[in-house]
Amino acid sequence: TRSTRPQRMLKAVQKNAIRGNPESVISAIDYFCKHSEWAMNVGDEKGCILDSVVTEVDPSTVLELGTYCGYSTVRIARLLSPGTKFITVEFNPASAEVARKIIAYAGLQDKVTLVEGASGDLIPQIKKLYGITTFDFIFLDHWKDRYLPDIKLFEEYGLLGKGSVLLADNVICPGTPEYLEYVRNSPRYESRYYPSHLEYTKVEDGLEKSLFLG
Ligand SMILES: O=C(NC/C=C/[C@H]1O[C@@H](n2ccc(=O)cc2)[C@H](O)[C@@H]1O)c1cc([N+](=O)[O-])cc(O)c1O
Ligand SMILES: [Mg+2]
Repeated sequence: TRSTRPQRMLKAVQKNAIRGNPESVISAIDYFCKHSEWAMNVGDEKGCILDSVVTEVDPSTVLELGTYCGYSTVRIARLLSPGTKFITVEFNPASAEVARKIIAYAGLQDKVTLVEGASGDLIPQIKKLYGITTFDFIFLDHWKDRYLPDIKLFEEYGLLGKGSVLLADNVICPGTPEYLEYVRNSPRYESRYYPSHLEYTKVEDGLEKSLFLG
């Protein structure tokens, strides 16, 4: 049967990247998406903004919702200090399998815990399962209608501390209007929009960074 896009992306990484070299894995995926097949990775332009926020926060605990093929997982993991706890959540088993292989190809498998399941099911259990009290940095890049319910779960289960930073992809395209309205109007967050473009295109998109004030 025909391969899937994630499988073809993995093949491109195995063919064009250097094992153990995260930068080459990132470049190989971006090249594949620009010259072979578009895919919904955060991409190089928004990826640089992601890098700068991760570097600025220098988190001890990280959560990513929406691993997909592991592109942003590799971008984040390559910047983390040793001992950082990094959990990434993927719902689709086939995507999770590709992501595990891409993360391992980059040599970052020891820095990342990939959990298969739905964010709504997992968030209430994170403290118990992974011994995490609060997350310093959260990257939201999963189903866009889950951003708002999930940030409310973070609040409900006490997973945010004063200074926690949430970074949300696609707040313009495909768009997350209810989430934006919430973080921009809630007195509990200080939000800032980083204008950019939809990965590998000229379409407007951007990232919203929200600081939890406690
Ligand atoms: O739809 C988009 N992203 C949805 C991502 C979904 C991913 O999150 C996982 N997940 C993990 C945990 C869950 O609880 C639910 C899903 C899903 O299994 C999938 O791997 C999207 C679309 C465009 N676009 O241009 O159309 C551009 C983007 O940058 C996007 O991120
Ligand atoms: Mg996205």
